[in-house]
Amino acid sequence: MTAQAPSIVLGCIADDFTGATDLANNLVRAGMRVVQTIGVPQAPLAADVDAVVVALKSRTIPPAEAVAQSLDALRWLQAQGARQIYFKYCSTFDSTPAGNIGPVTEALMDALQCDFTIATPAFPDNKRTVFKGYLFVGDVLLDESGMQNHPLTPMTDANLVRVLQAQTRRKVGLIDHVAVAQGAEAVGARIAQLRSEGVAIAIVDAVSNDDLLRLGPALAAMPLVTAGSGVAIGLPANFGIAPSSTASALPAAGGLRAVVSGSCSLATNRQVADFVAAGRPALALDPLQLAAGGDAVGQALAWAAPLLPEGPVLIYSTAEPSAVKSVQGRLGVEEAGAMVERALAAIARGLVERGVRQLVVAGGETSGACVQALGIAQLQIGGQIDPGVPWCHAASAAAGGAGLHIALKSGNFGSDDFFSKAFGALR
Ligand SMILES: Nc1ncnc2c1ncn2[C@@H]1O[C@H](COP(=O)(O)OP(=O)(O)O)[C@@H](O)[C@H]1O
Ligand SMILES: O=C(O)[C@@H](O)C(=O)COP(=O)(O)O
Repeated sequence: MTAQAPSIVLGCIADDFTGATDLANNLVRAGMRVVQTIGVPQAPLAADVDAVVVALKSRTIPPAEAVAQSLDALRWLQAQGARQIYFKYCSTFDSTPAGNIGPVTEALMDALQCDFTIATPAFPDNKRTVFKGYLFVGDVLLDESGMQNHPLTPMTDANLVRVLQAQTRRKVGLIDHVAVAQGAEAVGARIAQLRSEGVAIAIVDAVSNDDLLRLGPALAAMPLVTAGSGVAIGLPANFGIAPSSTASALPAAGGLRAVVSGSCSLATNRQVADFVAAGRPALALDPLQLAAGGDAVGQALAWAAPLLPEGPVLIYSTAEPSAVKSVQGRLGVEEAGAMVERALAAIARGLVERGVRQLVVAGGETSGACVQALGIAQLQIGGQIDPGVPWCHAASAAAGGAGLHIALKSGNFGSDDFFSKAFGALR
């Protein structure tokens, strides 16, 4: 008798690495056994799990490349038996005017021959709510939340129907809170009505986890779901899976501790300020100095080496919007971003080569660059530090193939004391 290859029920494609761990965290908390891969694996899945999250770094690349990578991920997930596909993007709907949420959604719909899907970044646990199609971050609209100043994806319109319609040829509509509050049957009726009007993608209102749990059953037969991580809490039940805490155990932690931060989001700025105010060792990287040449990476590692045995150190390029704008004006938006990412990735690698085995990385693009530089292929998902941010465990080429604990913190997630408290959560 031949052993049956493991088969998954849910196949997920995430457009950045922090977003991927955020989604995996919600699925694990809802009871699924989950593996996160970095990029599309070359080989079939070996682990016996319910879901795989394929982490891409496709949020800000040209749309055609994002589509090609997402379709590649889709084919691999289908080959592993995935019965439903989940395209995960940011809870603040981060995208450029050209995409990539619209183009990737369209391409996945075409490939899956799917004529209707939903789109909602709602994540109430992190105060992202959608009402009448408008996205709120906490108590304010998206375009007043600080996201209007994002270095790569400034979000200047909170009306998600409008934002998505500008990125897709398919007609975009709205499943509003009146339908969602009544439950799956009313959502189903609303979908039928929208379909008859030629709508192919519907933004969905959700202001609480109860809304998302009510929405879940209405999505059971949808080949493709597109969303932030919030919708994930309502899907495992469709496959007969119930919440459990056993899916999140990680090996014991050891080694030196460090934080690398390239996020310029409001929450990260507060977290850096909090770490510095607590008198902990922190080193700021100056992008203009990086651009001028010299060995800023070597200098940062030399600064960190004697401090690491005492406790966590922080190396950051995190800056206020005015400083970021001024750097971008001098270097160009993409050039500045890529240069800082390269430097922080080299620093992360150097830290791990020097014995760091507990590493926090802040920022989605930054995490992508760091995880790639660390030679990590796959992440095991552990317990949650704050909503959307779990500790993970991974074998790293930079650690000579040994395991390390790593947390990929989304820019706007986490409490102000996150950089200190994260390490306490591992003990
Ligand atoms: N001081 C800075 N000036 C200009 N760009 C910066 C600076 N610091 C970081 N960046 C770039 O800004 C981008 C931040 O994106 P990301 O890492 O995804 O953070 P977030 O998760 O907050 O969106 C990265 O490309 C990073 O290299
Ligand atoms: O959904 C979210 O907000 C996060 O999972 C996410 O994708 C954040 O991206 P970054 O802010 O770029 O870290």
